[in-house]
Amino acid sequence: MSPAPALVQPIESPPPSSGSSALGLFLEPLIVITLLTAGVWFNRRLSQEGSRSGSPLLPGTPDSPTPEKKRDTSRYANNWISRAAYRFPFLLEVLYWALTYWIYQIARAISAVLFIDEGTVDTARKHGIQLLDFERTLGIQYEHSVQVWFIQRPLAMNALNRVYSFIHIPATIMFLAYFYHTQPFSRIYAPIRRTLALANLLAFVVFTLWPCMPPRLLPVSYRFVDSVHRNGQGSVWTTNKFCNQFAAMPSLHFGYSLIVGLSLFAWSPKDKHCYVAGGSSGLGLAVAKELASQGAHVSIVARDKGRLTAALGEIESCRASEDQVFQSFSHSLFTADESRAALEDVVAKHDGLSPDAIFLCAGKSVPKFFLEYTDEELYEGMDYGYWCQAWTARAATRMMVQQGRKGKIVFVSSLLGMMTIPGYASYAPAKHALRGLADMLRMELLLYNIDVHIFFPPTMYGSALDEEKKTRPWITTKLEESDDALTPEQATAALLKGIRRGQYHISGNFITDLFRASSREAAPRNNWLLDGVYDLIAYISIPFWLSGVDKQVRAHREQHLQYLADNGLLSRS
Ligand SMILES: NC(=O)C1=CN([C@@H]2O[C@H](COP(=O)(O)OP(=O)(O)OC[C@H]3O[C@@H](n4cnc5c(N)ncnc54)[C@H](OP(=O)(O)O)[C@@H]3O)[C@@H](O)[C@H]2O)C=CC1
Ligand SMILES: CCCCCCCCCCCCCCCC(=O)[C@@H](N)CO
Repeated sequence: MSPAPALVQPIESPPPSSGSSALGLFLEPLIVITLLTAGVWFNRRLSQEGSRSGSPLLPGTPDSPTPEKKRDTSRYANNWISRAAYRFPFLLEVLYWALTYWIYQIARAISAVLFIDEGTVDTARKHGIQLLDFERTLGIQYEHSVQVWFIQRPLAMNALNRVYSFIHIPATIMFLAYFYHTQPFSRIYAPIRRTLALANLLAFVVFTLWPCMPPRLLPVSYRFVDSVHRNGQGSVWTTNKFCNQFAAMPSLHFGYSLIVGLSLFAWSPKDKHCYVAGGSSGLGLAVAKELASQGAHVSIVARDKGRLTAALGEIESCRASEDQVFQSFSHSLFTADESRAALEDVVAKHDGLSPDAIFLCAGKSVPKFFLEYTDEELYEGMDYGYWCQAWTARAATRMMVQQGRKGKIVFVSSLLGMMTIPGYASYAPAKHALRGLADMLRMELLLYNIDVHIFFPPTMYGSALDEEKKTRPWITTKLEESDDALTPEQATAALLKGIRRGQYHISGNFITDLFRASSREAAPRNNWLLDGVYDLIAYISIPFWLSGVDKQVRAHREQHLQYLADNGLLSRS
């Protein structure tokens, strides 16, 4: 391409300075060290916490309530490193961050000193120009006009440049210290810091293999102005000779901001009031415990009082702070009146305010053949699979709308809400209906800012499954073998991850992903690329699976008719 003539005259400004001021040179590392020290102090272990956990040294992370097999660490009791690490656990995080960030910076510096010669500069320039051309082809080459806009508004530009240079590292440290303090370690904090570390690694690989010149260093004919460095707003991190200028793409300024921003805005149950309907067993109980360990106030409702009491004890053992309120109420959720009464009990201690999130886990299936069910049993399928969740969803929506409060409603359908196999005549239609309701509500409740999610778990281990096995037809068991079962805890992890990511249809494993992506109807995708891949795999593989299933069902005819005869179900014919 041929560079256009310069539109903007260089503005009169102080001569380009070579970098940051002498004050900055001293102030910036000081700020970083101060923040790190503050983070370590802020996250120190208070003495009574130590005695509560009972372990001599280096106990598990704060959110692992079950004291697992721990090694005896008492012989390190007088080792000063152990003592410091115990008193100030955030020191380990400082080390982790120093390792990822500074190893990255050092690797970058080494590459700057050792490998950057004329050849690299040429390559980097070539790549930079290629990228600009590519943007132009796509019609998204706005960088220059954005820069012109800012050059005409020096105040805004200087402010943003300072943010760019000074906020990146201090803000990341503050974010890490804050999240370490407030979020469960292994499920939220650790994955985030791992993501940051991986972003560093990825950036390193990309700029080593494909060095790219940032626009500001391109030849003048490209009209970009190096606005960061010309006015002395660079920071010590960006203006020394060890700074590899060709490591600008991919940008960690962007990557870190994105990761930090997404983490801050992701839904977190901490301090929220979560109502788990069906929270006394299986999935509901696992969800309730996980929410409790993440700092939520948890209310559970189910029918059986004995199981409720036992469940409340288990939830109690996951407590993360003393202010959390845990409560349980016995109600059956089959009717509108009962569901409303349950909700009123649940909110009583919370000033009558609607819960922040409602997890609808109540449900049950009794697998049998269509001909085998009594009329009542077929009717009940809808009560257990549909109404049990639908009535609570309506009571909650009414309350939220009347109070003008936002909230989340999470339905629990099943893999059998997206596909089905013989044996689920009472259950699969209800779980499909639930999906119809949720799909509709996702749209309608946009009117009130209420988020709707629906979970489609595969088979889950637990007492419910053991109970189903008692009536489950042989052919159903046979066909269900190709489904990998999850523990309720694994299913909970998948569900909460989906919610954090803002997914609407949430699935639990590969097979549920295939059916989710291929039966999406008008529901939003979770990931435009991956869902397409799942859809394609499903398009090819499901027909093969299906023809195998149909064959198995036909082959079962003889045995089945015998079964019907043996059970007196063929008496009329
Ligand atoms: N297990 C599996 O393989 C799968 C299950 N699912 C679905 O996941 C959800 C949870 O299943 P799972 O954890 O295995 O089941 P569980 O039987 O272990 O738990 C069900 C919970 O719902 C409660 N409940 C049931 N009926 C009512 C009612 N009428 N009123 C109030 N509470 C009720 C139960 O307590 P109580 O009986 O005391 O009332 C219990 O707390 C269900 O909706 C199920 O259909 C989806 C896919 C697979
Ligand atoms: C390439 C495609 C391969 C497809 C394999 C699919 C196998 C599906 C079997 C159905 C499993 C049903 C799980 C839900 C169980 C359930 O909801 C009840 N147990 C709850 O009460």
